[in-house]
Amino acid sequence: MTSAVRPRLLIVHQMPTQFIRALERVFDLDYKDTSTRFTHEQILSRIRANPPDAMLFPGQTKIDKEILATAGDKLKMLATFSVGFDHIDLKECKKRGIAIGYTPGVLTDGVADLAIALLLATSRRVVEAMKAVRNGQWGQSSDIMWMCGKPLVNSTVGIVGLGQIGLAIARRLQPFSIQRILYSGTREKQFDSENDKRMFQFVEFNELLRQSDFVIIACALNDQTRHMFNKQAFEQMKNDAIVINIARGGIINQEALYDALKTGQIQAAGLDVTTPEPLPTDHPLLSLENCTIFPHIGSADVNARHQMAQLCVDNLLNFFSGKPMVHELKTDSA
Ligand SMILES: O=C(O)C(=O)CO
Repeated sequence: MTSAVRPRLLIVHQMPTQFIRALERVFDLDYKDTSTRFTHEQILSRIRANPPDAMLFPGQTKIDKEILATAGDKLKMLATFSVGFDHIDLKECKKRGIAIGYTPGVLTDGVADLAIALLLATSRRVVEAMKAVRNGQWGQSSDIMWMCGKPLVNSTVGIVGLGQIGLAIARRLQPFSIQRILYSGTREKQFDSENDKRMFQFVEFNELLRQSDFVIIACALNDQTRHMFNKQAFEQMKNDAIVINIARGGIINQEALYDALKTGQIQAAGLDVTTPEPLPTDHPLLSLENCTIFPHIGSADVNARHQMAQLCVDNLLNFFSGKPMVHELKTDSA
């Protein structure tokens, strides 16, 4: 550090001690070791009380104009504990010259594993089956089709957004003997192996909807993808299609999803992400047996979270010692 004054770092979530120790060697920390989530108002008042030079926060913390204006010119850097960045007002950061560090790569496997867990839980009705055990329904039905789900074998899987995470999901699905993978997105990928060339097919979004048995949403949320899954989209899907969302809640219009699930327009949905998060416990989607909802636990595996924390620490330390961050988010396109 060139200056004797230690930069002030506001940390908005709880982290394992070793990461806090690494940060407090360099930063003057504003950190509360509590698992209680801070509200927007509480974050604002912490900023007012002690304007930070940098902030470290999870993907659930909205970094909007109000937060940035309250922090003012002192704020130089944001370290988000996430690969997604739709919670940050990028335009405002660009205007204010605030640098942003984020955590791509290290949570790919964790999110892809979770996508498979969610897909199987949804298609094989795992949550409903567990409920049946608990409430004494096990053994009550003589129907040989009781608790039957939809098989993956020979199915067509559509992946919306074949980035790192989408591809990791696709790789995990191949051993389930699926027939082919359709994908849509901004550009076609080049595959080297003959096997991949046969397996992967780049198609228009509407074509993907029409042909897929399982549709997995793995794209970023932006102006092009917001509410991409609306009434018209669900109407194009097969009636026994299953949609899985591990990306961002805003990509789905939830009213349209509710209608599609209620009326049998599609068979089922599995969501790791919703709008809002957390989803209120009286939300209509929670009343549907054919909607499996997880509390945004995509990256919640110990390795992923530790590596994300380490990346945040490294991004912060590098930035404040004048080195390039390990992963800096470019705000040029904002
Ligand atoms: O890091 C993120 O952006 C996530 O949503 C992980 O699930």
